[in-house]
Amino acid sequence: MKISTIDVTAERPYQVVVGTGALDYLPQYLADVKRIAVIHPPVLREAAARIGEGCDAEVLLLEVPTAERAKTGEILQRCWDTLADAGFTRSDAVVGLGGGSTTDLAGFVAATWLRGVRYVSVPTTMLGMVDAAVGGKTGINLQAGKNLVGAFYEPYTVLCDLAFLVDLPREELSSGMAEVVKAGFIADPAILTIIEDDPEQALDPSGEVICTLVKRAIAVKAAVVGADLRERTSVGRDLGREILNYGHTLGHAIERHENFTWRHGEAVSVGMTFVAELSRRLGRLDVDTADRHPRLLRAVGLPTTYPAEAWPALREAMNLDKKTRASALRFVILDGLAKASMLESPDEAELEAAFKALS
Ligand SMILES: NC(=O)c1ccc[n+]([C@@H]2O[C@H](COP(=O)([O-])OP(=O)(O)OC[C@H]3O[C@@H](n4cnc5c(N)ncnc54)[C@H](O)[C@@H]3O)[C@@H](O)[C@H]2O)c1
Ligand SMILES: O=C(O)C(=O)C[C@@H](O)[C@H](O)[C@H](O)COP(=O)(O)O
Ligand SMILES: [Zn+2]
Repeated sequence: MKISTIDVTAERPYQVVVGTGALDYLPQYLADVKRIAVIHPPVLREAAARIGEGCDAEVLLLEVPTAERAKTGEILQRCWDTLADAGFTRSDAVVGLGGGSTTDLAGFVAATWLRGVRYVSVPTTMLGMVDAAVGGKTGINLQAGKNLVGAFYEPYTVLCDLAFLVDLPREELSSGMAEVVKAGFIADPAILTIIEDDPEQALDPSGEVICTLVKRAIAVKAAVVGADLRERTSVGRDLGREILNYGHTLGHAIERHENFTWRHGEAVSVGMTFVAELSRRLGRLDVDTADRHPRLLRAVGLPTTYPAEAWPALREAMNLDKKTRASALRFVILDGLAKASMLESPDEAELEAAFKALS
């Protein structure tokens, strides 16, 4: 399969390499480093052991827990201690090998160790490839909420080897599809048509369609973060990076409410369905586009409903959303396909009614 590259031109330009075999390019990005710390989850132990092949460097394997259990202060501290024991210096590099949870943590380790060492991201999930590994948001969760501690720290390169998708459980492919669908609604509606044409094909990990979807979603993300790496507050119709938070205000609150046991894409799927319904109720979005959300998301195996009783807890959790300014909630909404805008301090009754429509 052909290897493609997508340029990300933010503060320090880098390339995202996409295709089966992309991992073979790793040695060229690490040719001059002395040691490599590979941060990975248990399921990728064998792949991690092969990371140093072709590199003239000592490899330190740093296994971290599965999924969100890696994104904690305790695990972060353990990573720092391991690098300290190994005497890691600025001529060494960190590789994050895994899904978004692992690369969020690994990127933050690289950002903070000696105030910044080289970081190479090797996403191994659909969600990691299309979203988490690109754009330089790194960090961990607190019990109080999602991604509350972190840094903007750009990778040296991102290698998306599609071979990793073949063994990925179907629910994880679906979860990643939530961010692909997000990219479709906010910026590239062709993505939506491609999925609707044949949702099963879209989820085939060795097919051509998934490759097209991965590249299109990365292109959306690269363009957004290239223009606004550090997520300034939106100005008028120019939402900058905040646009990528479509569906995340409620989505992150659900993740916290579920004690970080839900997959990120599943929570974002409910969050997008909610905000589409809110946009429709406010007369901002047409019924067809609003209804297209749950239809499409369900077609790729994602949830779009949530119990009504959870509203008070979710409403409170949303206060800590990073888009909140003073006590005003702010939601990325749609005025139409690929026409996002920022809704500030929406009417509480409308919010609750939109949420209750999901139950
Ligand atoms: N930094 C960003 O811009 C950004 C963007 C989107 C999401 N995120 C974050 O990403 C995280 C979600 O990432 P995710 O969906 O990749 O989840 P994840 O990292 O938890 O991985 C999902 C599961 O797949 C397993 N896994 C990983 N690669 C595998 C493979 N090739 N084969 C089999 N199993 C594999 C993992 O061990 C885990 O159990 C969330 O914490 C979310 O907040 C960050
Ligand atoms: O890259 C971004 O910016 C995003 O908002 C992408 C989201 O998909 C992602 O989940 C991100 O981690 C959310 O960031 P947060 O700043 O709301 O925690
Ligand atoms: Zn997300």
